[in-house]
This record gives sequence, structure tokens and C-alpha cells, in this order.
Amino acid sequence: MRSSSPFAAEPPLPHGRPSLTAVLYCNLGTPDEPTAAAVRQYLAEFLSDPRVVEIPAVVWQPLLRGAILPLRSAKSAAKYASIWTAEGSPLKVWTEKQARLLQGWLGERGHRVIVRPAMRYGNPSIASQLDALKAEGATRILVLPAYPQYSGTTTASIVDAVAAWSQRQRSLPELRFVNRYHDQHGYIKALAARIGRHWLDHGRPDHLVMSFHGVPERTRDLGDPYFCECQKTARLLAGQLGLLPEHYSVTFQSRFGKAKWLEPYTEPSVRALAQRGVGRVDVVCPGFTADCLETLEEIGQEVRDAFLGAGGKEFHYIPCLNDDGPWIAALGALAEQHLAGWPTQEPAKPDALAATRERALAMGAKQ
Ligand SMILES: C=CC1=C(C)c2cc3[nH]c(cc4nc(cc5[nH]c(cc1n2)c(C)c5CCC(=O)O)C(CCC(=O)O)=C4C)c(C)c3C=C
Ligand SMILES: [Fe+2]
Ligand SMILES: [Fe+2]
Repeated sequence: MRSSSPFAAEPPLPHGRPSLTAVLYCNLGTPDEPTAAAVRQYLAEFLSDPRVVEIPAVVWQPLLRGAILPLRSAKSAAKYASIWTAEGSPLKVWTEKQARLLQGWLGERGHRVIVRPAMRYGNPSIASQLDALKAEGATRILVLPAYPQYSGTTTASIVDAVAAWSQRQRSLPELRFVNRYHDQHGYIKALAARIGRHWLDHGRPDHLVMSFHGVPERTRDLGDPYFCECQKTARLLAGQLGLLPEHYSVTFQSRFGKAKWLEPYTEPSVRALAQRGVGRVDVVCPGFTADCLETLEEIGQEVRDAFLGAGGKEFHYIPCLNDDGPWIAALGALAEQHLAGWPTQEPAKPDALAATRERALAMGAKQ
């Protein structure tokens, strides 16, 4: 009889195979190609996530399909084309490299752990990577988002995707989730080292702008901790760099739509700095752990042009943490902390199995 159950038949875990621990390193995602069709497909998935756009679907979907996707896809594709590399989208290239380096870092410290990258939107999807890990025999999976600051729009959405996959599984791996590491010492030190290295090579600016991705202001008012976590990261980073409050600002970029987002906005802020006579501004994006469209194009091109166009003299975009050694070590230490105490279930030895059987028989179990 055919069943309508959502749980497919699954092969049993092979007996005697040691259980495997894995880290699923999740980032936002990116289009497969810098074309209008690929960007449209990516944006349709991204902007249909109710965690990202909190407008009822009956209102939002006609607007998205009828106006936003047709208007935005080609424009956005041209921006992607301007940052695309021979290996593909920078976000994907860096995320994959970070996952490989993290596995190496953990392996050097004697952890038998496999690390796989996954994307919340686009490819490789969270579901496909979880399927692959399960097929490889992973029985414990740590889900590690590439977002240091928690937001319902990003971190919680990754949890949703893992939960949606879980709802289709008969045999579940054990799951753990990292929610945040915005104030982790290793992360802050890696950021400070990244900036310090830039200043060693290029001298110091008159002003440092720490620009974070924005979210609608309403989400903060409804309890999203993202804004506060960005402020704490910035405060700790400034402390680590020995910056006085007048030497840096915290701003928010990448506003989408007409609603009010977290303020101050990055672009008007750098324009105001130029108009105030600040000659050199450096911008760093501490919330982005890998360079992507929002850092390379929005900050490196649009915000740069805005600053220079308003009379600024020198503009530096400081690259993201990407494959920096201190950052990989910080990620490794974070994974180690969250993996700690997870019992490794080595397969029972044959004589131990026999002893268990004998004990069961002695207690009256049927042959
Ligand atoms: C529509 C609302 C959006 C919210 C809320 C949002 C939150 C958010 N996003 C990031 C990180 C990234 N966003 C990126 C691109 C991007 N973001 C939005 C919209 C929202 N983001 C759009 C429409 C896009 C696509 C680009 C465009 O068409 O303008 C990226 C870069 C992806 C890439 O391929 O390079 C990142 C990274 C965070 C951290 C965040 C909330 C905290
Ligand atoms: Fe975004
Ligand atoms: Fe943008």
C-alpha cells in the first residue's frame, strides 16, 4: 500500500560504521550566474522568505512577481557582473574556502569533523547539504551561520530551513545551532587584525566607518536583537583598536524598499563626513564575514563615489575577514566550544554486544 507519509524510506545506518560529526557552515546565498534570469530566481526565493519580508503573502507576492522582480533582476544582475570572478560569486567562493580552512583547522587539532558550506537561498542549499551529510553517515551536525550578529531575518531563517528539512526525515541526526558570536574575543581580534594590517600598509584614516547590513527599524522595535549586537561589536572593536568615539561611526547599509530601516544610513553618513571636511574615510563591514555584492559593489563602488563626489579626498574599503588566519582560528574555536561534550558513539564491540544479549536473556527476554 502506498503511504502518503512525508517520511521516505531510508537505508538503516550501516552497522559498525563509526558515527560522524559535521559542521554545516551556512551563509546567505547568491545567484548561480550574474544574469537577469539567475538573479530573478535567487531573489524570488530570498524575498519570498517571510523572515525577510514580513508582509502577508497575499499582498506581497503580487507586488514581488509583478513589479519588484521584473524591475530589479536586470539591474541587480549588472551589479553582480561587476564583482563576479573567474571562480564565481565572491560570497560563494569565500564561503567554500572558509569551510575548507575550518575543516583543516579542526583536523589539525585532532577533531574528526567534516565541514560543509551551505546557502540559505540558492545553491548548494541547506537541504541538499544535509541530505549529503546524512548519506555520508553524519549523526551529529552543528549548524554554524556565517553571521556573527543574530537577526530573525538571517540566523532564524537558517534554523527554519534546517527544521523544514528535519520535518521530512525519518531518522534525524542530532542537531546543534550557533545563534551568535558578535562579542566573541577571537572574532573581535580578527577584525582588529584585519584593520590593523590595512593601516600598516596604507596609513590611518581621519575617520573609520563601521557599516553593517540594515534591517527594517520595525524589527528592532518588535524585539530583534540585531541592532544592539551590531552596537556591541562596534564598541568592542573600537576598544580593541583604541579608537575614541569621535574617530569612528556605526552605520547601516543596503536599505531595501520605502520603509524606515536602521539608522544612520551609510551613504548619507559618508557624504556628511566629506562635507564636514573629513579628508580620508575608511569603511569596514564587520557584520559581513565574506566579501559580497553588498561590500564590493555597494561600499567599494557606490559609497566610494558618494564620498569622493561630496568632496572627500581619499576613500578606503577594508576587505572582509574572508580567509584571514585569525578569523579561521576564531571560527575553529567557536566550533570547538559548541562541539564540546558531544559524546562520540563508537560502535559497540562484538563481545560487548554478546554480553548485553546474555544479560537480556538472563532478565527473561525471549530468544
Ligand atoms: C528585503 C529585505 C532584506 C533584509 C531584511 C536583509 C537582511 C540581511 N541581509 C544580510 C546579508 C546579505 N544581503 C545580501 C544581499 C541582499 N539583501 C537583500 C535584502 C535584504 N537583506 C537583497 C534584495 C539582496 C540582493 C542584492 C540586491 O538585489 O540588492 C548579501 C549579498 C549576497 C551576494 O550574493 O553577494 C548579503 C551577504 C544580512 C546580514 C541581513 C540582516 C542582518
Ligand atoms: Fe541582505
Ligand atoms: Fe545593496
